[in-house]
Amino acid sequence: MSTTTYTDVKIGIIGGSGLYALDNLQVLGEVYPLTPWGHPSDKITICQTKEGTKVAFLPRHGKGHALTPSEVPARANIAALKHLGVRAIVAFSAVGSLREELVPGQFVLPTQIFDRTKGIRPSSFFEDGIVGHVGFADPFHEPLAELIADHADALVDSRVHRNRTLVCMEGPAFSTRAESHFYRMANCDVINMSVIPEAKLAREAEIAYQMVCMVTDYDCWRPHEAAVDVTTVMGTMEGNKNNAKRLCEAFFPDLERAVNTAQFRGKDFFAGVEGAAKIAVQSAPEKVTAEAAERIKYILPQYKYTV
Ligand SMILES: CSC[C@H]1O[C@H](OP(=O)(O)O)[C@H](O)[C@@H]1O
Ligand SMILES: Nc1ncnc2[nH]cnc12
Repeated sequence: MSTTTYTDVKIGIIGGSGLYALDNLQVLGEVYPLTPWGHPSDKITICQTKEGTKVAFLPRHGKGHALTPSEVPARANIAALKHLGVRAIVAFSAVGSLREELVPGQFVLPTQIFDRTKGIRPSSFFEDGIVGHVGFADPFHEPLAELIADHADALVDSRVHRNRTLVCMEGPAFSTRAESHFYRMANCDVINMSVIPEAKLAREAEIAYQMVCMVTDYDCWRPHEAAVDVTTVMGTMEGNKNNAKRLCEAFFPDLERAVNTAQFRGKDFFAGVEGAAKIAVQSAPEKVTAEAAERIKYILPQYKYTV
């Protein structure tokens, strides 16, 4: 494991089911930090693109897929990435399709989330001595989605869909047919078990976050068709995995430019993200405990929430 301390890795990639490494990049080292919320899912690999951009890669469920979606230490994952300097995260996820036209093998950049997790996942940095409520009406970062979509032609035999709703269920068992039909009625388009609380925590940590959903199956709403199982998901992920790596290689130069200049298409790339946690905290400074302030300093050292 590397003993180097990294503080300047500005791009984070979270890999989901079937995407456990970005083995097309040069590896500089590995880190496994102990954050105030524990260790991340696994070692974080610090990689370098051929243009010299540093990227932190973290497999959400750990290498070998040891953590269920409910067990993923999302707070430690996001905190560890932020502490490395990460300002933008592209998170990959295997998803089920709730729409005929979202075909397995294709990618979706959702704009909305419907949260159907059961409240058993720790989902905020602002608790236990500090109260904060970030805005989450638009849970993904639109300029980042646009930047990724610009490189859709890097995908082989596939395409990217935009402006869809992702429903996040608790799992680990897949949905019943009744639930799958219900999500379709509720205008949801794709389903996974991973985006919550990851997306909320990224917002609290003031990181631009976009999930790239890789369609693997049709869940279980189609009549007379076999319901989703892990073999189907992992089978489709074989092709999706290569497309995910090609997509990353294609967007890295633009993303590095956007992060370094804070500009994309003539606008502030971080609008709506940086400053989100500054205005979120409701606790009076004298009520914020020293322990809470110390914890938050790990991810947001620029703010002083206590006296
Ligand atoms: C293996 S199917 C269910 C599993 O797949 C997705 O994982 P990830 O988002 O990490 O790719 C889904 O959220 C479930 O965790
Ligand atoms: N059908 C499905 N439901 C929930 N999570 C998934 N991940 C991949 N396919 C899924």
